[in-house]
Amino acid sequence: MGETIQHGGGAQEIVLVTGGAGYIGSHTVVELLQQGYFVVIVDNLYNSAEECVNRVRELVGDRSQFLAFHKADICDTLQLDAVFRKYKTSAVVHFAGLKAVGESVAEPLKYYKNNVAGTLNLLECMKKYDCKKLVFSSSATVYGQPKSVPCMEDFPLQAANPYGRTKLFIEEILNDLYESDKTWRIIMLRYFNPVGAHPSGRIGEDPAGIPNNLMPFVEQVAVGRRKELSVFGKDYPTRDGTGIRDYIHVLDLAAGHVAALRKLAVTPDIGCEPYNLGTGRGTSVLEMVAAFEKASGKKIPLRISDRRPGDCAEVFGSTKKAEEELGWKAKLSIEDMCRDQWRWACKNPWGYREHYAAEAHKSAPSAGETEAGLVKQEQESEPDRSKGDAETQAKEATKTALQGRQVVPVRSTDAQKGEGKSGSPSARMADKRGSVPARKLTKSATVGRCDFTSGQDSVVRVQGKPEKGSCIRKGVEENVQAHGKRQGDVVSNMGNPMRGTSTNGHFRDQRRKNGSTTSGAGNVTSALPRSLSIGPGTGTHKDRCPLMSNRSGSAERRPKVQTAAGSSVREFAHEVTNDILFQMTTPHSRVSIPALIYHGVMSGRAQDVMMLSDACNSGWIEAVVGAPRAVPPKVPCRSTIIGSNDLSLGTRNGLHHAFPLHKSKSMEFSGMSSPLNGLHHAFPLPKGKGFERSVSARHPARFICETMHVRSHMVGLFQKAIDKTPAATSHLCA
Ligand SMILES: O=c1ccn([C@@H]2O[C@H](COP(=O)(O)OP(=O)(O)O[C@H]3O[C@H](CO)[C@H](O)[C@H](O)[C@H]3O)[C@@H](O)[C@H]2O)c(=O)[nH]1
Repeated sequence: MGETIQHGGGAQEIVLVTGGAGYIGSHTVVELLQQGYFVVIVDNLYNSAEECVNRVRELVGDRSQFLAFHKADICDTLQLDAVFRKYKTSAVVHFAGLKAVGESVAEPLKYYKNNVAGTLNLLECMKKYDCKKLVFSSSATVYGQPKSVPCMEDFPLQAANPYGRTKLFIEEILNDLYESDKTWRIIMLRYFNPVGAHPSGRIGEDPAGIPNNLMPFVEQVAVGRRKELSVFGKDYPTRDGTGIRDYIHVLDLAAGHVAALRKLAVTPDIGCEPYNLGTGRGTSVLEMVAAFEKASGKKIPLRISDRRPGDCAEVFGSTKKAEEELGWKAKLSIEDMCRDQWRWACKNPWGYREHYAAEAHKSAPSAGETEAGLVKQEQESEPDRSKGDAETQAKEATKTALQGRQVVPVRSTDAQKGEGKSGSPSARMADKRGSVPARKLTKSATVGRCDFTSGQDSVVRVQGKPEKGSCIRKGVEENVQAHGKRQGDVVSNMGNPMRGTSTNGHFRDQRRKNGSTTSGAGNVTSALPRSLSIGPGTGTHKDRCPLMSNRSGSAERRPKVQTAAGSSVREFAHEVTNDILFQMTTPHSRVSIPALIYHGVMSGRAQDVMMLSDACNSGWIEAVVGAPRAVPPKVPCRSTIIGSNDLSLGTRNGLHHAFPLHKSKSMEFSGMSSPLNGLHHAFPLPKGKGFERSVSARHPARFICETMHVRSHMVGLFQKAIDKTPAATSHLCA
């Protein structure tokens, strides 16, 4: 049972790392590999990216042969069991879990299920396979509001929120487990505030949505993604009035895990022991900001806000126990943390999404010119916030970071406009993973480029003239301000129609992966033209494809017309919509989703383009109309709904309450009907008009909707928007 890895004449110790593609996990994996362990990562990529694993491989060079990655969920017993069956695991480092405090308050069950139930699954597997050494990723959050500092491991424990309670409960469970079976060896590491990144700048923290923690937020202000930092309280009884925390470099944390594993290996009777991993020093918010400004050469605009509920004035830990018993001590300084975090930020201002965008655009023939222009524009428009070498360095670093991709972060001035109201729709729009503010182009923009599995490339290029002072983001924001929550203006991200094979709840992971995997695309993209121009004056698209304006009738009744490319109209429509949808549903979709939103919202024709799906993940619904739940129910809606995945009108986004689908005859819908998304209330999709029976074994309705209906429809909508509002094309952003 299990595979023993041989290396250098001896068996290598196999360590399973849950959540190894995450922030602390990935740094720990690098350290473990460098220290000679064989590492098996188990990660469901819910809040991480496979690209991170790729970069870990790259960082460890030859040692990457001792790394295995399994996309698996610790909540899935079968998946977990399969991994344990495959590898003779001697110890587990358990990071996997959800960690957003606010989200845990809103969705406690999700946290208890993922963190607590997931851990129970893991422990049962470990027990079954007789793997009884565990390093658990706990948190200083278990000290709650400590009565004094530094926090000692034997302080009374308490938790202020469900996230904290999951950590606390797991610690209790582990204690009980050990009491029941003294052959377990367990170390619980209570981290203080992890900061920094790998010195290479290749891996670092990539928080989804609005960062909860101080330094990721500071970092995003520095790269122009956010306007300013809100300092939560300046009236604490501390040296400068701001909160004090124990910031620790993520590399030191990683080293702490290796020290813990070594301790477990040599201490059979260690029991179940907690250790603080901190520096033992407290640093205030303002001190951290100052250190980051120094490291980055960037001025961080501040706004003093109220205290954040639940925050303490001062928390830092005693490191004595870890020093004495683990032989571990944090070595890196606040300066090191800020320097490394800034390097990561410069190289990856949009986190791992950069990789996918760059992948998609790297070989585009026109990209170089556009990109150069945009980078130049970026630099010219950057306000002179600071002076001297640091600024030059920062600009250079940003420039380097921008090379190889066509889509660049919105200028800080634009970002500021959008961020004036932190909770505003536009701010949320920019905050959500995968939805990135777009920017104006100069002459033409390549809307997107696809490297399909077939190996073919296709480019959709939209041409237009520049219009000063415009950008999609601004346009959307203004429109929302001017018109409020107009039903017809709902335009949202598509889910992932190209996948065709995945199941509920995996949209984000899939989207993030889709820069390289386009499952389901191959069958209809084999005849893709190498380049396709859509735009006013080109005429080619409409000429070739007359069904674009024909929205009635089923796909079968549409005339078969040969396109210039020699394929049937239907095929051609599929090709084109594949192209468009692909761009809309992959990480570099920021190019075309804003374009469509722009067309819809700015041209006043949004009623014709209502794309609903995956809204809670994408944030576009919120971005345009505000929180879905705020949408008044049963608003008459003439729009076409184009959805393509199971969450299209999901219970999570509440949209199935908002739109009386079954009563609106003019609506067309595509997507799976499932209890999860509430669509089964609305209409039985497989029997609905215009839906064909499946040719896809796995997702019948979806397949049909996407290939026969939505895609051709999309082409029509896209073309119509362009035809009717030629001026709008000038704003298509790249
Ligand atoms: O935008 C921000 C974010 C944070 N802060 C301040 O910065 C300090 C650090 O805040 P973080 O949110 O980065 O970290 P916390 O110490 O509040 O909490 C973190 O560390 C804890 C352990 O100490 C727990 O693990 C918790 O889950 C984790 O988020 C606090 O004074 C906070 O008020 C701001 O002023 N503005």
